[in-house]
Amino acid sequence: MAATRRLSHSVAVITINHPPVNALSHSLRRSIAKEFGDASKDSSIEAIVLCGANGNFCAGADIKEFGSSTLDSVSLNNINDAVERCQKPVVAAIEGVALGGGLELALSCHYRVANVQARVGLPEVLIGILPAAGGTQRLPRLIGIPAALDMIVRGRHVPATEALQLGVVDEVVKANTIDAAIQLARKVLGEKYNHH
Ligand SMILES: CC(C)(COP(=O)(O)OP(=O)(O)OC[C@H]1O[C@@H](n2cnc3c(N)ncnc32)[C@H](O)[C@@H]1OP(=O)(O)O)[C@@H](O)C(=O)NCCC(=O)NCCSC(=O)C[C@@H](O)CCCCCCCCCCCCC(=O)O
Repeated sequence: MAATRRLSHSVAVITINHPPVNALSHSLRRSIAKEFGDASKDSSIEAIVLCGANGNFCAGADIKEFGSSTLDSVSLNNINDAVERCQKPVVAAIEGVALGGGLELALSCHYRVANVQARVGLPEVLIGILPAAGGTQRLPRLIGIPAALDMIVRGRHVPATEALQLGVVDEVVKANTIDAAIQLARKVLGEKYNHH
């Protein structure tokens, strides 16, 4: 399990990979933190796309590690804060599911592109906990308190088209989600340069 990084022109594509659903285990979080930190510092990289392998963005915290001592070291909150604060545009490319901590990671990105088949949600309530990596702050800021509360208290999986209407994601595509995220990042970069 690891996060890997490739370059598409000046956009770094960081792929989260922990089969089958890219649950955020301790070693995956450590790997994401390293790849993201390196990409943030690399002056040849202008923007970053985060995506998932195995047909999914990420199903959230690794439930199988709950109760172990690894939960706090390399915290998802720290990763999400670093993503949000990044000076380069960061775009999440969401395929399959972005659930729980997976959606919280995507919410920390500056933009989200989803495949039309994707689903997003904060299902923590269904396992008796609350979203604990910024989702209860970032989701209401993005879509307003009533819609965010509805997602948080029901824990339902929201289809991509509804997520677009709600404002959880910025764009929905039928195919080539990662390419679309790269294009969005490059468009944002173009706008940035045109304003200077
Ligand atoms: C993802 C799914 C929609 C996929 O469904 P599908 O039907 O395709 O497949 P399966 O359900 O058969 O799953 C396949 C396979 O994957 C395993 N799996 C799925 N999700 C996870 C996961 N999150 N972690 C680990 N493993 C997972 C599943 O078990 C199967 O494995 P198997 O070996 O049987 O093949 C569907 O699976 C689904 O809906 N999954 C649940 C998604 C979910 O609930 N996500 C939220 C997780 S909680 C979370 O993300 C919290 C965040 O807010 C982050 C917070 C960070 C701080 C953490 C501190 C929390 C402390 C709480 C501790 C309390 C307990 C304690 O320690 O006392």
